[in-house]
Order: sequence, then C-alpha cells, then structure tokens
Amino acid sequence: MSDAPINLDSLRQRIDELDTDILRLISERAECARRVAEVKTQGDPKAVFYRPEREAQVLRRIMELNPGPLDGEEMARLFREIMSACLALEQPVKVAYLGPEGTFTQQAALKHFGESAVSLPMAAIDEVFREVEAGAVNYGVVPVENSTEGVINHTLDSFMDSGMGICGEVVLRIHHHLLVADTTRRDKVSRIYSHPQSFAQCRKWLDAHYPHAERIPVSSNAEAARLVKTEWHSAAIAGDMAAKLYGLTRLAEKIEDRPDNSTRFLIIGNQPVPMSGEDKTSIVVAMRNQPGALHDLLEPFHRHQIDMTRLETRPSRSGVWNYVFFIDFKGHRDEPRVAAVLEEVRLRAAELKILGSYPQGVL
Ligand SMILES: C=C(O[C@@H]1C=C(C(=O)O)C=C[C@H]1O)C(=O)O
Repeated sequence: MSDAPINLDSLRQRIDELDTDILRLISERAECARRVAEVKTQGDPKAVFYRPEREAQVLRRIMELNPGPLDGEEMARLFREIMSACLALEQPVKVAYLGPEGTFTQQAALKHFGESAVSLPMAAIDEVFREVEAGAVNYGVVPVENSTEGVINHTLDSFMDSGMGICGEVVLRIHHHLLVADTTRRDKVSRIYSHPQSFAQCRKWLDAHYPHAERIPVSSNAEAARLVKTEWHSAAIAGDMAAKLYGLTRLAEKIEDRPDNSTRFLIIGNQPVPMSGEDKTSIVVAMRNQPGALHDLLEPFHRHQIDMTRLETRPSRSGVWNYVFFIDFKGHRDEPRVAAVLEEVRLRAAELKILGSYPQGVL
C-alpha cells in the first residue's frame, strides 16, 4: 500500500487532464448544435429542431464504436444526456406524458428525450393526445403494451379518434419495489397500495411474502407512493421515480414475477420522420367483414417478406366495419418494398391509416 498515494495522485491528475479535454469537446459539440439550429431556422419560421432519426443514428453509432470498459447502453445514456442538453440550446423540447409525476411513463419520457426536456404530466391518455394536437407541447409519451399484461387499449383507441401519428418508441424495463417511508413500522405492514397492473405483475411475490396484507388498487404507482407517506402501517409497490419523488426507501427490490417485465411506450407527434436505417412502421387497417379478410390483409406482408412485430385487433366503433387491425412491422414507408406493401393493403382494405414510420427504440 506504500505507493498508493503516488498512484492515486497521478491517476487523479490524469483524470483532471481528461476532464479538461472532455469539457472542451462537449462545448465544441454544443457550439456545432447551436449552428445546426441556425441552419434549420434559415428561411423557416416553423423549423423542427428535434430529429428522431438523427438522434437514433448518433446513439447507434456510439454503441457500435464503444470500446469499453463501460457497456454500450451506459455509454449511450451519457450521450443521450449530452444530446438532450445540446438540443435544449437549440430549443428545449416540451413533452406531455401520462402522469402523475413519478410514473413509469415519465421515466420513459426522460429516457427517450433526456433530462433537459420539459416534461408535463397529464391526467389521461387522451389528454396527452389533445395537448400534442393543440400544439401546446411538441410530443407526447403514452404506454402501449406491457410484456406481461398485454396491450393498452386506451392508447390504440386514441389513435382511432385523433389525427396524431407516431414518431418514436421506447422500451423500459419495469422494476417494481416494495416502498416504505421513514415512519413506517416495517414489521407491521398491513396494507399495500399500487396500480392494478403492478399488483398483477407482482402477484406471486405478494402471495409468498405478504399473503395477509390488504391490497388496495389506486390510479397510479405514484399515487400509491404518495399515500404511504402519511400511514405508518402501509407500503406501496412502485418504481424508482416514485420512490425518489416521495423520499421512500426500498423494503424489497425488483419484486416483479417476471425478470423481463417491460413496457413499450410510443412518442406521438405530427412530424414525419425520415429513415434512420433501422425503422418500424405502424398502421391501422379496417377490413370489410367477409371470409378471408384477415388472410387478404396479411398475404402481401408475407409475400414481400416483411417482418411483422405486432398485430392487434380492436372492435371498430364506427359501426360499418366490425374490426380494425393495428399492425407494426419492420421497415420505413419510404423503402420501395414497404411502399409496395402499403399500396397493396390500401387496395384491399376499407380504410388504411399510416400512423408513422419511426426509428426502432435504441436504449
Ligand atoms: C444537432 C442537431 O439537432 C438536434 C440535436 C442532436 C445532437 O445533439 O446530436 C441531434 C438531432 C437533433 O435532435 C441535428 O439535427 O443534427
């Protein structure tokens, strides 16, 4: 240990030098982004600053080039924040999300846009759509499917009613914790608050560890966390954002029954997104109610070898067509192969709405 101080000093000196370099380089990068903003605004008063396809390309490139020892996702997260700060220099992006504050949807919004985005909680999914449609915010973030609980119908229905499209997706690993306040009697927990979906995702764990505690469903995990603050015999199941927001501690961590529990969120907006190189397209199709309709719809995808990633059916509310199909597939609408399929589907369908082509989630 005798040479430790010398080593430590020289290593810290090297870190200082490197930080000086990093600082200079980030500043230079920010200056470039500011100049990009000038180019974008030239002759265009309604210039769009946020470019999802470019951001996806930047992050993918960083992950490819990353030499370690930090892992690719960790490195991309750091660059995500650098880009977020650079974009804020051009114009801070304003995002509405399904609130309240402290929910997984807020976590998804910040994961996608970075911490420099201004995020505003909305009380319901259709309010998020309305805020974007009214131009009060640039984008919206809503959950669309969970790996254990399935699709979130409310989001699909909102797409049927609104003119909004999709300009991105983000997938979040959902970790639930059993949270308590400083004042909670940890050995006397008799009541647990959470969102019904979170209860469903932690059912086995709860049956094993808290079979006798009363489970009280509330409107969100963040609301569960808020209630715990005032009750000495209660706990909440919620995620990290809610724990941080209400100053709760984890009595048990990662209590979800399935370790791969994740939720997919969509970024909604009304901006067409150019190709990023790895894209997805989402469409809604109404078919005539006749035998073989579903086969007719799927056949062109099969023939053009397009990789379908999701197919959901929803009852149509217009009364004329019995069902509409929500389809996600790999590829961008500007690719000839995809354009050909969309044209064929348009001819076969009663109605086709292209919700958008957007970069596949990177982080
Ligand atoms: C700098 C740009 O604007 C924004 C900031 C980006 C960045 O910091 O790399 C990337 C895309 C845009 O969201 C750009 O379009 O290149």
